[in-house]
Amino acid sequence: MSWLTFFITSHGTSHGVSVSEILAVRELDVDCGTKDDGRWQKMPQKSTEAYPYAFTVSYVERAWQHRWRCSDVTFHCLEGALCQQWVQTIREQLTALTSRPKHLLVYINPYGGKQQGERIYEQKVAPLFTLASISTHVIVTEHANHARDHLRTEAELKKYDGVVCVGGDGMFSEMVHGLVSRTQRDNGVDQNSPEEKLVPCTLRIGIIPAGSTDCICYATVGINDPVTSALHIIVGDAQPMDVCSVHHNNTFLRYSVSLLGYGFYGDMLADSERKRWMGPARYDFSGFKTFLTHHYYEGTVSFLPATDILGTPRDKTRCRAGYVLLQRTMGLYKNHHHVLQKHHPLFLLPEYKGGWRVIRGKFLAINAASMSCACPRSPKGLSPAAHLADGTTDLILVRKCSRFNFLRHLLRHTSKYDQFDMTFVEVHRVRRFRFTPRYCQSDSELDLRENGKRLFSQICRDHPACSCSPAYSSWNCDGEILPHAAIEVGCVTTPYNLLCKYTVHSESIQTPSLFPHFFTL
Ligand SMILES: CCCCCCCCCCCCC/C=C/[C@@H](O)[C@H](COP(=O)(O)O)NC(=O)CCCCC
Ligand SMILES: Nc1ncnc2c1ncn2[C@@H]1O[C@H](COP(=O)(O)OP(=O)(O)O)[C@@H](O)[C@H]1O
Ligand SMILES: [Ca+2]
Repeated sequence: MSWLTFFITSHGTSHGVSVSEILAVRELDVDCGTKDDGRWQKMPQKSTEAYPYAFTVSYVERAWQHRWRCSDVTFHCLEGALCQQWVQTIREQLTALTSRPKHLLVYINPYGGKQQGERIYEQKVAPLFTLASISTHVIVTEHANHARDHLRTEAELKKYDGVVCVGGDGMFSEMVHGLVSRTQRDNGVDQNSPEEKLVPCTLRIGIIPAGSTDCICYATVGINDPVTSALHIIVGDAQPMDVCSVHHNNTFLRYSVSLLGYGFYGDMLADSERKRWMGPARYDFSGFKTFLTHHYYEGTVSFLPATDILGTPRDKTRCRAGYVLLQRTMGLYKNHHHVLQKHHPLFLLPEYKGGWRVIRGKFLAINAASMSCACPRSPKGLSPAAHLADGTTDLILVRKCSRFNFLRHLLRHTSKYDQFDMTFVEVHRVRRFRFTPRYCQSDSELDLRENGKRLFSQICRDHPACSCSPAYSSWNCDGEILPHAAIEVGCVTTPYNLLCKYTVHSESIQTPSLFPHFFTL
């Protein structure tokens, strides 16, 4: 029934409104206009006389570049009973849409991006939730990891149909960690074991973009626009996504859903954290500075290629918002058949025929993109053909090259040219990988890094290869710094169902998609 479409005549024109995209319906007092939203609309005299009864439907209208907007259309009737019947029927249809959230727990990071999270929520999102009769409990975080810890220990999750993150990738990552950790603890799963299968989490996470990069939102929804995201949440969209788990010496470190980057993106992030006062512009400053330092890192990358899939990172196809509305489109994955039938482990069991491959070298960057990582700076992203929920990550190795060539590679992320079509760049679609730096990281060095310090002089003295390049970078894990250089990452999938979006395996889960971007699309 959610696809039932109403064609009604309004002022002589015909409108088709899919029930699944109706946000609200309200009756109008035609004589006086509507008081519902505080604004009075004077109806044209002619139609008022001819049709004394009317109701207004608020619905989703597709705008430019993946944006969604809320529009109103008013329908006029001759009879009051008929008008009420329409309103009642539409309300019943809306109530029957079980994938729509009714109660949401919202966390706002007032500190992320341009520090506009609270304003964005109050002005752009809350009025839409109210219109759609969604009740909310809003928590403005007071410190880093507030949302993670609240979700992990205190939140009464049974009361909610979903949680909403107002912030950037770091805030989203906090919430994924809170929800996933709680689910594993409740089910007795040991996160430290890379081989342990994660138990799916039943709650979805919606993202309202209010951060600096908003890559998770952009890559899933197609745009970083708070109104679009709010509307996806309201209509109950869901998008599974891969979640990689990162371990070090059999100790769980973190989950990652977008970028795991060593070298360029790790160094850039570490430098930019010290310049948070600059807002999102810190990434431009630190990016430029990191580009000039041109550090490379020696080590060994081992990976297990995803041999059971047909797609490759060099495909010209894109997997992102607007293309996959899994939950609402019914026919699970109907619109995503290229992934489903060809790549999805539900339909094709993984087989690791090729075995592990090992590559040693000097790298300017080692990036693992579990999704395209598209963002406003790079609308096609780090790995444009990466899939959102196929249980793989695209491993991009950028070997030591000249500054000029590295700049060409970076600039290609912002143009139509292929960033992988360069002799010093290779890309592999993998299920698992490991990185081991050439020089062993001592515990004391790790402790210092964990406390945010970096002794360059000592690192350089201990590093026989050169006098200016440090031996280790750190990992950029969805915008959070991981000081451990040696890591083990996994992307193995297990079947999941419509409501439980994670899969996991030793190293990767498919996360909740959430509302709207929810894992948005
Ligand atoms: C000289 C022109 C260079 C252009 C390079 C463009 C390459 C862009 C690739 C972008 C990849 C973005 C991956 C996303 C990472 C985010 O998770 C992370 C944290 O986001 P947030 O919490 O919202 O701040 N952001 C970053 O690590 C910054 C990446 C900035 C890239 C310039
Ligand atoms: N109230 C708060 N005060 C300080 N830091 C916070 C607060 N709430 C969340 N954080 C942290 O802020 C960091 C950045 O958040 P995020 O929303 O990703 O913004 P940005 O995109 O600008 O990095 C995250 O690491 C998160 O843990
Ligand atoms: Ca993927």
